[in-house]
Amino acid sequence: MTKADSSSYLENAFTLESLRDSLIRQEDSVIFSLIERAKFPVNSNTYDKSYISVPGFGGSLAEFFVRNTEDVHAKAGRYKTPEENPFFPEHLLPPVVPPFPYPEVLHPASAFININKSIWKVYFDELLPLIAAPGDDGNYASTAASDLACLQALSRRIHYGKFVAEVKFRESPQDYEPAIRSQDREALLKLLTFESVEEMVKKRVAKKAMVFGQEVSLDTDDKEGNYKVNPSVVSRLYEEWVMPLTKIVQVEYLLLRLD
Ligand SMILES: C=C(O[C@@H]1C=C(C(=O)O)C=C[C@H]1O)C(=O)O
Repeated sequence: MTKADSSSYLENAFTLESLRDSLIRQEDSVIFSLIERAKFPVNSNTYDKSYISVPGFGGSLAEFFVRNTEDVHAKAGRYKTPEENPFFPEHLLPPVVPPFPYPEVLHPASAFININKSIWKVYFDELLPLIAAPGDDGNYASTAASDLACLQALSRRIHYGKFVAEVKFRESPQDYEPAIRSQDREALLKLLTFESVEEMVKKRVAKKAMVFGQEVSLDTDDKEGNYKVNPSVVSRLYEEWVMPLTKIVQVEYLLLRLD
C-alpha cells in the first residue's frame, strides 16, 4: 500500500463510530484471551523470581517470556504500527522488515505514551487472582504465553485511546483547546467521558462473557451459569481498569496535542 492509499483508507476509517466499532471488536479478543488464561490455575511459579535462573536476568518466567517474545515481535515489525505498544520498550531490537507507510494520524509525541507498566501491575495483582483458580498444574510456559495474549489484547485496547482522543479533538477542537492550553486534566476527563457509552460497554462485555464462555453441549439440558470466566468479573475489569486506563491515555494524549 502506498502512503496515498493508506491515507485515503484512513479518511474513511477514522471516525468516532469506526473507532468505537474497533473497540467493540477488541472486546472479543480481550474476553477470549481471558477465557484461555482461565484454563490454567494460578501457577504461581510462573511469577516467582526465584523459580528460574538465567544469568544476568533477575525476573520471573512471565517476564522472561514477555521480553523474549517481544524481541521476536519487534524484529517482525510489530511495534512500528502506532496501534501496538511494547511492555519493555527499553530493549527492543530493530525490525528486519521494510518500513510500512502507516498514516500519520497521531501527534508524533504520542509515541512516548505507554502505560503498559500500569497494565502489567493491574493484570498480575488485581485481575489474575479473579480469573485463575488456585492451584498448580506445572504448565508454566503455556501459562506465561496466555498471560502475554491477555496483556497484549488489553494494551492494544487501552492505548487505542490515543486514536479516540485524536478524533474527539478533531471533531471539536474549540471545546478541547482551552483545557489543553491550561493543561487541565480534570476538564479534559470531563469532556471526553460519555457515561452512556460506558454503561453499554459494561453490559455488553458481561453478555459476551456469558455467550463466549458458556458450556456448549448437544444435550438439551445445557448447564446455565457455568461460565469459563465470570461475566461480572469481566464487567468489573472494564469498569475499574480498562475504561479508566483508556481515559488516562486519552488525557495524556490531549495534554500534548498542541505541542
Ligand atoms: C473510548 C471512549 O472514551 C471514553 C472511554 C470509554 C471506554 O474506554 O470504553 C467509553 C466512553 C468514554 O467515556 C469513547 O468515547 O468511546
